[in-house]
Amino acid sequence: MKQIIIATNNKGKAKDFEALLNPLGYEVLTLQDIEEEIDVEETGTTFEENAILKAEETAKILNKPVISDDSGLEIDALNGEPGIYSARYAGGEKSDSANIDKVLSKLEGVPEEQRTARFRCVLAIAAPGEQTETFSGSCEGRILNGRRGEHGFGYDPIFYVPELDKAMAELAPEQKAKISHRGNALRELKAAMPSWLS
Ligand SMILES: O=c1[nH]c(=O)c2ncn([C@@H]3O[C@H](COP(=O)(O)OP(=O)(O)OP(=O)(O)O)[C@@H](O)[C@H]3O)c2[nH]1
Ligand SMILES: [Mg+2]
Repeated sequence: MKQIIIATNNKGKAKDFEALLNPLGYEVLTLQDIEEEIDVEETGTTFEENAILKAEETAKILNKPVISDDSGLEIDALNGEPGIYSARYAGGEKSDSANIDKVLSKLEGVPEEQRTARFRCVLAIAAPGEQTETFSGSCEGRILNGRRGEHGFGYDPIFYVPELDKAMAELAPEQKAKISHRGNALRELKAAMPSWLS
């Protein structure tokens, strides 16, 4: 099986990428599978900048081609928060549960029609000696009043997908792959760089 390195330490993202890439015949390796500890500082101000930072630094250290993912949730009623700060929205150690609690409490009393939101994902491909390329995808939805479902990670239990009438965390990985920001970004990548994912 061909291997592909995803420059992430997030196990939830790794599962999403497996659902997307295993059917194409790729085994997914992440930074968790590599001996060296790589944790690139995300000093950018946009998803693009952070994705490029993570991909280029990791490709340089490993001297291999990699794909990175910078992603997050934008909530309209919170002026686009948590955005690029999604992973650590509640501060301190990364905690999906504390992040969800913070969103729910900030949106208390906000009616359904004003709870619109989207996930965004930017993928960067970097390889030694090659120009880095980026691809983006999004997924529109609404923030629920409470948690639903057991799949996924991050904010998936409070993200409602109207066209499926389900929370993202109620979708099996293969279903999420079909409609997610990550899936949409990967399909862009595949269309533009077919030799990378054939
Ligand atoms: O419910 C969710 N479903 C998703 O599909 C999803 N994609 C992103 N997110 C949120 O956005 C942060 C990314 O931040 P991020 O790109 O910096 O990644 P990260 O720090 O978790 O790992 P790494 O890839 O940087 O190592 C994540 O932690 C999550 O909070 C998601 N939440
Ligand atoms: Mg990160």
